[in-house]
Amino acid sequence: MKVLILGAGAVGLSLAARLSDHCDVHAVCRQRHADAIAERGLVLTGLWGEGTHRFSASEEVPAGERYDYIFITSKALATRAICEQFADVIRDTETVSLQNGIGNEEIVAEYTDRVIGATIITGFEWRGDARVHISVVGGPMKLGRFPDGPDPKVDALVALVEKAGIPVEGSDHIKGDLWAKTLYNSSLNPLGALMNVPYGKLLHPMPWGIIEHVVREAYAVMAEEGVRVPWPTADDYLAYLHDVQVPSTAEHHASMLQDIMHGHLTEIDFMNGEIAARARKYELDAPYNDCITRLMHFRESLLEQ
Ligand SMILES: NC(=O)C1=CN([C@@H]2O[C@H](COP(=O)(O)OP(=O)(O)OC[C@H]3O[C@@H](n4cnc5c(N)ncnc54)[C@H](O)[C@@H]3O)[C@@H](O)[C@H]2O)C=CC1
Ligand SMILES: CC(C)(CO)C(=O)C(=O)O
Repeated sequence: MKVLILGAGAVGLSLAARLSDHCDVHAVCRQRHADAIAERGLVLTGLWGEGTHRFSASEEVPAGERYDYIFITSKALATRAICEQFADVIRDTETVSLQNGIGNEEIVAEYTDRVIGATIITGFEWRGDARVHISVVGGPMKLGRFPDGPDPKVDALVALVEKAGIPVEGSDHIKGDLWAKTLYNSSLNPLGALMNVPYGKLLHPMPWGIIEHVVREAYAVMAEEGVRVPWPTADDYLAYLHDVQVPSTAEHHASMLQDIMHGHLTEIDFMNGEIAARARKYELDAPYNDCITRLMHFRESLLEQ
C-alpha cells in the first residue's frame, strides 16, 4: 500500500512515522524537517511510543508516483493551496482530510470525488525539527466516507492505521464526528487563546456562560444539516464537555494560543466562523460564534503591527 501525506507537520509526520513500518509512505513537509528525517529520522516521544522512524520526505511529491491513499494534514487555512498545488496527484485518488474544523472535506471534494473525513483528538507538540511529542490521547481516530455511509476503501484504511498501532474506528457518519470535534474545538480553542488560559479555567461561570451559547448555536445549525452527534441535545453535550472532556484536558493550552504566540493566523474561520456563516445561510442567529470569530480576527490583526 502506498500513502502520501501532504502538509505534514506535527500530526502528519507522526502519522507517517507510525505508518512507515507497515506501508510505503512519502511525506510532503518543510525542507528542514525533511533534512532532519534524512539525517537521523523522525523522533517520536510520548503516548504513541518512543522511537526514531525513517521514511521518505521532501517538499515535493516524487515525479510520476501514484498513491492508494493521500492524507492532508495541514492547518485548514492551507487546504485549498495544497489541493491546488497537488491537484494532479489528488485527482481520482482516495484523499483523507485529517484536520480540525468544518469545510475541509468540501474543499477536497472539488479536487477528487473520493473524499474521506477524519477526526483525531490527540495532542501533538513540536519538540524541535522532526521531533514530536504526543501529549494526550482523548479517543480513537475516526475515519469515514464523506459525508457518510460505509465503504470498503475506508475499512482497508482503518485496518492499516490499526496495524500501525494507532487507536482508530471506522465511522458511517463522519460528518457527525467532524461536528462533534468542532463542538469541542469551537468551545475551548478561541476562548483559551483569547484569555491565555488552559482549558480547565474555562469552567469558570463567566467563560462557561459563553460556551453554552456557542454550543446551542452550533446545535441549531446541525439540526438544519441533519447532522447527528452522540449527544442528542446541547445540554447533553455541555454536560459531557463540562464533566468529561474539559477535566481530561484541563492543563492543555489551545493550539490556537500556540498559533498566536508564533505569529500565525488561526483556524477560527473553520470553527466558530463556519458555525456563524452556516447559521446566516439558514437565517439563524449566531451572535456568540460571530463575536468570538471577530475577536479572534482582531487578535490576529495585532500580530501584523
Ligand atoms: N497538533 C495537535 O495537537 C492537533 C492538531 N489537529 C489538527 O490537525 C491539523 C494539523 O495540525 P498540526 O500538525 O498541528 O499543524 P502544523 O502547523 O504542525 O503542520 C502543518 C504543516 O503544513 C505545512 N504546510 C502549510 N502549507 C503548506 C503547503 N502549501 N504545502 C505544503 N505544506 C504546507 C506547514 O509547513 C506545517 O508544517 C490542523 O487542522 C489541526 O487543528 C487536530 C488535533 C490535534
Ligand atoms: C490536542 C487536543 C486533544 C486538544 O485538547 C485536540 O484534539 C485539539 O486541539 O484539537
